[in-house]
Formats: sequence, structure tokens, C-alpha cells
Amino acid sequence: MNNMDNHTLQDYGWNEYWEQVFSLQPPTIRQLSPARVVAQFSHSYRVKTDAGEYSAGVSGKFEFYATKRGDYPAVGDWVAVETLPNERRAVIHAVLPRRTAMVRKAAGNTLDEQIVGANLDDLFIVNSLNQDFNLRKIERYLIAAWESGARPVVLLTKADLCEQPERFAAEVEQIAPGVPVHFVSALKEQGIEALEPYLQAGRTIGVTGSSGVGKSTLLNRLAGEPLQQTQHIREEDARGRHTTTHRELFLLKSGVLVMDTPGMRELQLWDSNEGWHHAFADIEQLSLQCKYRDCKHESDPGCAVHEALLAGTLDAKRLANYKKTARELSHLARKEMTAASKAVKKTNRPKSGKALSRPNKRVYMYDGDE
Ligand SMILES: Nc1nc2c(ncn2[C@@H]2O[C@H](COP(=O)(O)OP(=O)(O)OP(=O)(O)O)[C@@H](O)[C@H]2O)c(=O)[nH]1
Ligand SMILES: [Zn+2]
Repeated sequence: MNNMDNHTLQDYGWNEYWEQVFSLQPPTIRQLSPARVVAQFSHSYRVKTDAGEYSAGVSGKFEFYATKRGDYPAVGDWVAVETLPNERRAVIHAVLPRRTAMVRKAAGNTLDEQIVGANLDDLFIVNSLNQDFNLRKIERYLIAAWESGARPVVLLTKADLCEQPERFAAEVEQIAPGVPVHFVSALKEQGIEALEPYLQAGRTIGVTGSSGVGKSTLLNRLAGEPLQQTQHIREEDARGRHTTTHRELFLLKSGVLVMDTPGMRELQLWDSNEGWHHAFADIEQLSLQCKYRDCKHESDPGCAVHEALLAGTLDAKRLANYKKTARELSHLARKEMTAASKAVKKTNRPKSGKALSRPNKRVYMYDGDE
């Protein structure tokens, strides 16, 4: 671990905004050092402070009060740490309120959220221009992006494998009004210069998309060096084993910070009502003109959505995805309500004379789900 590097907090995105957020924290927090989480391992984090890099873990008190996985630090988070310079370790006491957060449902049967990236300015939604090209998938990512607060940018990779990349870009523009769309080939050096305006010092970009779409290849190309090999430091876990990093924030030569989100096969949506409304704003706009307020947009008379379908101004597949994602989100909301009411019943249960014990300690970190 390099403790001697001379990067400042500003290099990692600290600015007036964060200065202000930090100054609004309680005194116990303000006396600590601000730091950014740059990597997350199975049992620890790596953070950047003004005094260099530290391996870090959350404090016992933090763990006690954390109720869900999303309370824990994630890569990109600004945190307040106490540094133990002699041990080159730091203790994380608090996570500063996130400006943006890319959240998805954690994999498996658990009903929990997972922060894929915190405080991202832009989110590159990557899709490749071969068989993987899928507008419905892009729509899902757009829902999550709008919900996160980061600005979505769609990147169509492997343009060299495609006869008419412009045609595909136009199709994306149709379903994502106002969202920048670029097609690139990292292999053939095509379209890379169009990405330069995004690569500004102090900004943070998340890169998301299914496994194999070419995220790492593109990142390496933008960095001008193989990131995984030069910066991919392995960390020892509690049992002395080497574990590889789960997510990491890389500082490129241009000064931009980028975060790869490896191998997400399918984006499982988490609470994202606002993001959903934003992603399907065109259909929402149409439904305002439907005759009945609770219109299901099937083939009811006076349904403006159905009329748009017949007129060919709305794609049936887009409408189907609108309905599908709506069902998914309400299903999730119902499950959450059930879980919440169960939790209330549990806490209301009469105590069995036993002393109140500490809640089950749940450590939410890398669970190998990707
Ligand atoms: N033809 C072509 N192939 C590419 C291009 N970019 C990446 N590839 C290939 O696509 C495959 C997957 O690329 P990766 O960069 O590993 O994909 P990834 O999105 O990082 O995948 P995960 O790490 O699993 O999330 C590799 O075999 C790359 O060589 C491109 O621009 N053109
Ligand atoms: Zn309707």
C-alpha cells in the first residue's frame, strides 16, 4: 500500500460542496478526517485521506447502528475516519450523506439494497453492438440511473462489429430523449475522442453494463494503461488470505475518477419510482390524455397510449417493458411492506424476561454475487 503518494483529497473529488457537507456534521464527526472510499474488499475498505492511503474498517458503534446494507460505506463514498498512522489503518465512523447513489437489489433471495457506486457524476451505461444490443436492457439501466441522481450516458461498444452503428445509436436516442449516446470501439480506436468532455479532473464516472460488453477494455483504453494490473493491489483479509477487490475507483491521468462495476449479469431494480417515471416520461405524458385516470393502457376506448401504439409513434416492446418494470417495482414494494410489517410484529412481541441483547451482527460486504 502506498502511503507516500502525493495526491490530495481534491484529486479524489473533494470540493466546496463536500466541504460544506462536512462542516454541517456534528462536532464529533468534524474533528475526524474526511476520506474517500476507493476500494472495497471482502472484509475491509481502502480509503484516501489527505495524508495518504489507509486500509479501513467501520467502528463497532457504526456496525451496531447500521440496520441495512446500504448504511455501510460503498466505493465512492465520502467518510469520516480516525487514522491510526502507526498501523496504517483507519476507522470509519460515519458516511457523509450521498449526493448520488446507484442502487440495485442485492443478488439472491434477500430483500436488501446494494450500493453499486456512490457519488457518481455520470453513469456510463455500456451495451455492445453485437447480439447483446438490447434496448429493453438499456431502459432498465436508465431507470436506475435516473433514480441514482447521476447523469446517464449511453455507450455502444464494439462498433467495429457492426455495419451501421449510427442506426443503433438512433434507436437508443428514441428511447432515451436527451441522453447522450456514443458509439465506440476500443479495439479500432473509434469514437474515443468524443468521450473526452466527460473525462474531467475531479469528476467521478461509473461504468455499468452486463458482463462482457467491454467495460474493462474501454476503461484501460481511456486510462492509457492496463488498470487492473498497475493499480489492482491485493489485500489480505482477516485470515491472512489474499482477496481481490470487488469494486474500485481509479484515478486516471486526465484527473477523472472512474469506477468499474464488474460482471453484472442482470440489473435487479430497487425502489426506483422516480427513475421509472423519468425513464418512461413519454408514456407518462401520453397517459395524461387517457380518458380514464386508472387506464391500464390495454385496448380501452380513449386510451392515448393505445392510440400512439396504433399510430406507430410508440413501440409495443417499449410499452411492454414499461408495464413489466412497473409490475416488478410494485411487487418489490409489496414484499418490502410485508417484510416491514413482520419486523414490526417481531419488535412488538412481549419480551421473554431476558436482558436486551445486541442485535445479530450482520456484516454486509462482498458476498461474491457477481
Ligand atoms: N471487437 C471488439 N471486441 C471488444 C471491444 N472491446 C472489448 N472487446 C472484447 O470483448 C470481451 C469482453 O471485454 P471486457 O472488457 O472484459 O468486458 P467487461 O464488460 O469488462 O466484462 P466483465 O469484466 O465481465 O464485466 C473481450 O474479449 C474483449 O477483447 C471492441 O471494441 N471491439
Ligand atoms: Zn391509457
